[in-house]
Amino acid sequence: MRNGFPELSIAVPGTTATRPVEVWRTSRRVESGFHDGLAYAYDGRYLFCSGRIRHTADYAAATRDAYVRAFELLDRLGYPEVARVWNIVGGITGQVATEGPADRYGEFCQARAQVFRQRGLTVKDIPAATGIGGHDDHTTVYFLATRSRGVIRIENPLQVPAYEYPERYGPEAPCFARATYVAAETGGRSGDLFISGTASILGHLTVHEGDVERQTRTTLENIAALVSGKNLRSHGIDAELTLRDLDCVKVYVKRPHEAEIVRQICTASLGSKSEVGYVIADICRDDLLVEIEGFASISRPDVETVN
Ligand SMILES: C=C(O[C@@H]1C=C(C(=O)O)C=C[C@H]1O)C(=O)O
Repeated sequence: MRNGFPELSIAVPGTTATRPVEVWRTSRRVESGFHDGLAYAYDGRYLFCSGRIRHTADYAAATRDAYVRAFELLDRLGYPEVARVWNIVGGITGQVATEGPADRYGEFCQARAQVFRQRGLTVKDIPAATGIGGHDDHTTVYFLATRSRGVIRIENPLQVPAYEYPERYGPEAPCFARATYVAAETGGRSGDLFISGTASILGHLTVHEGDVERQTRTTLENIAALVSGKNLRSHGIDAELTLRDLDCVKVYVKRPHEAEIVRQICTASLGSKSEVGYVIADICRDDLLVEIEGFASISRPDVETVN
């Protein structure tokens, strides 16, 4: 906590010498504190919360425990809807020496799914998320929950919902939505769109193995389809976005020497005013070389005026 704001360092280095920093700002009054090992801050609309899970012998139990504590905090402070979660899992694709899932990510997915199930969350309640590799030996989780009752989960027409991935990717499918929309409190037609970490996956298959350029293009096409008017409208959101409308974009590149080509492709597709950060991280599947997430603020007049 620094000056009343939770601060968290994450083992995901930048692609340049400058250390990337992610800041969630609000113009409202912020209250903050600690709860059972979690640091939090809230502003009446969103609650930010973060915690760390050590990679102890019983990692699954430690993960479940962290998620359970987080849900207790949401209940206590009255922010029932988890809109967006980031899970930075140290050594994400590393093998683990336990029974059950073969890798750390598989173990993580299983523990997360168990807590979601216990809490009675269905696929209509799960958050947008990122599950990415960290260069250290713990899992860092941070998330945004909201009081808004107008949260809509969005899926991608080009991808199988992650929660329906076949078992070959792990005994328990990853529980996240491809995006979430949080309607503004004013009851108007404006809101925030949180886009999950997206990769070069079509259906449930990784495509363009070994080819970072094509993986980057497919990832961007996936996001373009996700935020298209056709897809948003099919989820009850009357808006139409393109890649140029994205902001707070984070690009995770697996191999440092490929960061420049990924940057060139992204720069050509994203808006010139969009904030874009590039970091080095392992992706949840060994054959994925890049992953992209983002945010969009949707603001639309409540009533169209015709002059
Ligand atoms: C890249 C994918 O999944 C990644 C893993 C996630 C998770 O487990 O929370 C969420 C989004 C991505 O960071 C994918 O399945 O498409």
